[in-house]
Amino acid sequence: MIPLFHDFDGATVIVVGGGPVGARKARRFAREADVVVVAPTFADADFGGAERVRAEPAADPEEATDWVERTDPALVVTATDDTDVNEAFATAARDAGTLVNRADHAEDREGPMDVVVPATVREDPVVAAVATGGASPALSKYLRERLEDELDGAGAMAELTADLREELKTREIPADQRHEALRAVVRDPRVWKSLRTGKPNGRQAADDVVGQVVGVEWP
Ligand SMILES: C[C@@]1(CC(=O)O)c2cc3[nH]c(cc4nc(cc5[nH]c(cc(n2)[C@H]1CCC(=O)O)[C@@](C)(CC(=O)O)[C@@H]5CCC(=O)O)C(CC(=O)O)=C4CCC(=O)O)c(CCC(=O)O)c3CC(=O)O
Ligand SMILES: NC(=O)C1=CN([C@@H]2O[C@H](COP(=O)(O)OP(=O)(O)OC[C@H]3O[C@@H](n4cnc5c(N)ncnc54)[C@H](O)[C@@H]3O)[C@@H](O)[C@H]2O)C=CC1
Repeated sequence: MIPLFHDFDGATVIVVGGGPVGARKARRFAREADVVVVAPTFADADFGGAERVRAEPAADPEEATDWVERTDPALVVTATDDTDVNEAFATAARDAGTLVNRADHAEDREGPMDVVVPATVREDPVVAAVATGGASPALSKYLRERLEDELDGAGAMAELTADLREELKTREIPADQRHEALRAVVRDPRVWKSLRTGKPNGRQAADDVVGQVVGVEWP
């Protein structure tokens, strides 16, 4: 499988099933999308502010198609405990050319519209995702926990180097020197240490590195 990043801003996501798994998926997508959770009963869980629709669709592709046509989602997540219902929604979504996430199913994906939700570490704007091709979700979760420490400060590093990148372009520093300077900053232990401890001198440490590479007074 090849990871891609989707922007769900302004899109609708349907989650079928209101158990703990449906709630986890709803929380996940509600940070960007308008999420609709369809189920006859809802677990006492956080659904991330998603809209809950109390209904019990039958295991019938036509009924599932009605739901998909009415809500026009970018993604359908199947998370009921009834395989036939999940199957009906997966079929309806595929027929509509919509992405499907089978939460109840780890094998036999049916082409590129069948997507897996990875374990995710977010240090905005940095995002890291781990998956195991469905083999071991518990391992994805464990590796995600380990990556959380590793990525500490990465969001601030992304912002700092985005600013430097713009400034290096504005100052018309030649592209090879600009690239070298940015590579040096993202590898510099002093810059990382400042960003991780929240000290304000991260920018100063980065400026020292850039100055050494570009050989002019910086900034
Ligand atoms: C295929 C996939 C489809 C999808 O949902 O996209 C899928 C399917 C299934 N998961 C099952 C079980 C568990 N899932 C978790 C946890 C997570 N599962 C997630 C993703 C995925 N799960 C996709 C593959 C990802 C990959 O490739 O690794 C994560 C990463 C993302 C998320 O869901 O948000 C999230 C961790 C988030 C985090 O914390 O970072 C735990 C751990 C726990 O609960 O502590 C367990 C119990 C332990 C175990 O089984 O490993 C079962 C069996 C159900 C049963 O036995 O009844 C199925 C169905 C089957 O296997 O048939
Ligand atoms: N992807 C993942 O990370 C995981 C996936 N699973 C799978 O996900 C499924 C759901 O897990 P849980 O939330 O723990 O199950 P659960 O049994 O707690 O919840 C099932 C939900 O589906 C709803 N439901 C039942 N029939 C329905 C219908 N016709 N239409 C709409 N909703 C309906 C129920 O009302 C309930 O809200 C499990 O069957 C399992 O296969 C389980 C654990 C982790």
